[in-house]
Amino acid sequence: MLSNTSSLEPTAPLTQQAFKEALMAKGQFYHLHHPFQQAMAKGELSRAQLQGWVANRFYYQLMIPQKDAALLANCPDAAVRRQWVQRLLDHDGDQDDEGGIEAWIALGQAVGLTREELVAQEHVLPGVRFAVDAYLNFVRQASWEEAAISSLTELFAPEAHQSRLDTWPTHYPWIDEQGYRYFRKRLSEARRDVDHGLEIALEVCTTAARQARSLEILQFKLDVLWSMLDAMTLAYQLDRPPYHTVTNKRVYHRGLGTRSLKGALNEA
Ligand SMILES: O=C(O)c1cc(C(=O)O)c2c(n1)C(=O)C(=O)c1cc(C(=O)O)[nH]c1-2
Repeated sequence: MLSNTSSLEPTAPLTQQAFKEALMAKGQFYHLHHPFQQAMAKGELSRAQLQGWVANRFYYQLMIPQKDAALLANCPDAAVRRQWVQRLLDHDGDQDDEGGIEAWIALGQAVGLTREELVAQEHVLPGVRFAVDAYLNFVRQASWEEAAISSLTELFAPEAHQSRLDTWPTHYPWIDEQGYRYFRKRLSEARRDVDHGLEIALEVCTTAARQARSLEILQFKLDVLWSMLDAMTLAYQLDRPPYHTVTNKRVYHRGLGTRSLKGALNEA
């Protein structure tokens, strides 16, 4: 029954300040609070578990610039593109900067992985791949504004990077100092990115419906990050990697992206 007409009246939007606070409140679900990252910060991870995290997170690092390129492709506003393109360079590098992907490889080497095994993606668990791909596919299909909002988990990332810089040298003294380049680099980059991302969110989300949608998008992104760590927990903490009942070999696929398809076709 639609007798209660008040339910048909549009809800008033939150003020900009209240909306910003609602976005910030989502920080309670950030992956910093996942048991895997909590164990990491307490120094409870073994070398193999830490290597597993670095190797799996590398897939996220690889997809971030592809995700940003997809956003750029969907954005008709040159002024936004001019600012956003910096994110691509942050990860891919340019003449003056090695870039985040290269810095993450240095982190991998600092924890005892080789460049080759990182690049081959041989450790990337299917659950991690699916979660990261869901993010990339969302951005490909969403409007550029929605895509920008999905990057807002970065609001909470500097705390995660800082926590690693603060706790790892004490707990994991065997990690080479060169490994910390990535986290240091991201501290300032992430702060700049969220200023821009927030600016877009506040400008676009002027109705209650848009604000509600944004909070859903942010939750989706939090789910991506949390699910990645769930997959790592199963594999590295609970010793239940995929197919563990059948084999102790890594039989899972290495990604069915177009690049590997082209590679396979070229070989034929
Ligand atoms: O280590 C972390 O906890 C963490 C989290 C996130 C995030 O919240 O998505 C990013 C990063 N790091 C990061 O380094 C990074 O470059 C980055 C880009 C993005 C994005 O969604 O565009 N998130 C993140």
